[in-house]
Amino acid sequence: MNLQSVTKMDLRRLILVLTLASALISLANTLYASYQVQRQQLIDATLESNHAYATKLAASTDDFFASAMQQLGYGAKVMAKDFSDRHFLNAEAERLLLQTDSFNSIVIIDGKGEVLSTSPQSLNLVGQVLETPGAMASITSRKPVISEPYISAVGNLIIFISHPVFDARGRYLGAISGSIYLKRKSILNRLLGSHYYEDGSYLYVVDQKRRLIYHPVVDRVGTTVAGNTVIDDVIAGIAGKKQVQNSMGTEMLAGYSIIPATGWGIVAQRPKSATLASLDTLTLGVLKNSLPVMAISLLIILWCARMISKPLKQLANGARTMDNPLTAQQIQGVKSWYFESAELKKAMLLGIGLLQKNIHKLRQDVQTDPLTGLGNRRTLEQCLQNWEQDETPFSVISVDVDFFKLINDSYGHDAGDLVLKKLAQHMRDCARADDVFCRVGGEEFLILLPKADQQEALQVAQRLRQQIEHADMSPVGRVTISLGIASWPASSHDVAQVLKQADQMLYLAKRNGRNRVEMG
Ligand SMILES: Nc1nc2c(ncn2[C@@H]2O[C@H](COP(=O)(O)OP(=O)(O)OP(=O)(O)O)[C@@H](O)[C@H]2O)c(=O)[nH]1
Repeated sequence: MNLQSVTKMDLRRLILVLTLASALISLANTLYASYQVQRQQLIDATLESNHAYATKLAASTDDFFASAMQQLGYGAKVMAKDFSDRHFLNAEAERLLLQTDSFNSIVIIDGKGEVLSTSPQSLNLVGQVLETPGAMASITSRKPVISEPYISAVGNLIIFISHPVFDARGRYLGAISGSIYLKRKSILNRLLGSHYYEDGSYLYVVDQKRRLIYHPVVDRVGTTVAGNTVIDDVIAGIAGKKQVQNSMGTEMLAGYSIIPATGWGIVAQRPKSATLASLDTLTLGVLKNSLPVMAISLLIILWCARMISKPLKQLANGARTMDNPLTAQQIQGVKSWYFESAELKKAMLLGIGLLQKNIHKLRQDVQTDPLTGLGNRRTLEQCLQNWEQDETPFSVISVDVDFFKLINDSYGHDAGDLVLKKLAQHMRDCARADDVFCRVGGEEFLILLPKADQQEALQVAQRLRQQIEHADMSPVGRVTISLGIASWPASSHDVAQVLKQADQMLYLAKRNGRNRVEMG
C-alpha cells in the first residue's frame, strides 16, 4: 500500500464531507438571506414609524402653537377694552397663565415695550422697557409672533409668543405675550418629552439656525448642531427618513418632519443596534431550534454514508486480494443492495472466476510436460519435498526407452514422440491414484510410488515393462524399456542419492541387456 492510497479519502468520508458541506452551506445561506431581508425590513419599518411619529408630533405641536396664539388673541381682545387698568391687566395675565397652562409666564407690554403687567408678578419686570428680540419683533411687526429662542430679561432660555393688542378703533396699544421656558418644565417639554424610551430612542427639535429647541439632555438645549444631514434636510424644509450618525457617533434610524408654524424640525430617532437587537436574538433562536433537526440529519447522513459505502468498501478490499481463492467467498457475502454495487459485485465475481481459472491453468502448465501431459521436474521436486517433510516413504522407478535413438533415426522424430506419448499412457494405466509420473529427460521418465517398498515397486515395474513389450507402438512396432528402482529411506536417507541410485539401477538394466528391471 503506497502513501497515495493511504492518503486518499474513502467514499464514506467523501459522502459525509459533500453532504455536510452542502447542508451547512444551504443552512448558512438561508440564515444569511433571511437575516438580511428581516434586517432591511426592520430598518425600513423603524424609519417609517419614526417618520410617521415625527409627522404626527409636528402636527400636534403646530396645533399647540395655533391654540396658544388663539388664547393670546382672545386675551388681547378682552384686554383692549381697558388696557390702562393695571388691576384688570394683572387679573387677565394671571387668568391666562393659570387657565391655559400653555405658558411659563405672561408679560403685557405697551406699544413702546414697557412692561405693564406680568404673571407671575415675581418676575419684577413691571415698569421696565423690554428690548429682548421677542419684544422688539412683536412691537415692530405689530403682528402675532413666535420668536426664535433667546435668553430672556430674567435669564431664561425662552421662546416668546405674542399677539398685538388693538383698541376698538384699531390703534396699536401693545402686545400680550406668553413665554415658554425651554430648559424648564413647560407644555412643550411635556408634549415632546413623553416618548423617551429605555432603548436609546429619543427625539429632538431644531430650529432654522440649527439650535436645539428641545433635547432630552437639557444642557444641550440652546446649543447648535453641525454636520448632521438630517438637520440639513430640515433647514431645507424637507421631511423624510434616513440613517444618520448622532453626535456620539451612534448609528441612528431617524424620521423627521417640519412644524409649519415655526419651520422647526422634529427628529425622532432610534439606535440601529437597538432595532436590530431583536433580530440577533431571533436568528440565534432559529439556530437553536434547528439544532435538534440538524443533529438528527447528521445521524441520518452518517448512517446513509455508511450504508452506501459499505458494499463498495468490501468490494474494494476484495479487489486487493483477487488472487486469493477465499476472496470469491468473501465477495459473495457482500450485501450489494443498490444497482451499481450489485453490478460491480457481479463483474468482480466473474473476473475472479476467470482469474482463478487462469491461475490454475498456469500452475498446471508450469508443472506439466507438454508432450506427454505428465509432470515435469518441478512436479518431481515439489512431490519429493512434500514427502520428505511429511516423512512419507516412497519408491522411485526410473524408466528409459531402449534404443530410442534408433527409433528416431528409423521412423523419424514424430514417430519417436508418439512412442513417448503411448508409453506415458501405459504408465498411467498401470498405476494407483496416488502415484506420480514425471518426464525428466528426452525419453527418461520417473514413477514415484508413495508408501510403496521396493517389492511393490518391482511389481509395478515388471508389469509396465511387460505391457510395453507387448504393446502396439505402431508405426514403430514393438519397443522395450529398461527400469531401475530405489526407495527412500531404504536405499538412502538422502533423497538426491535415492534418485541417483534409481538411475544407476536403470543403467545396470541397460548394461545387463535391456528390457529388464534392476533394483538396489
Ligand atoms: N522423438 C524424440 N526424441 C528424443 C526426444 N528427446 C530426446 N530424444 C532422442 O532420444 C535419443 C536418446 O538416445 P540415447 O539416450 O543416446 O540412447 P538410446 O538410443 O535410447 O539407447 P539406450 O538408451 O542405450 O538404449 C536421442 O537420439 C535424442 O535425440 C524427444 O522429445 N522426442
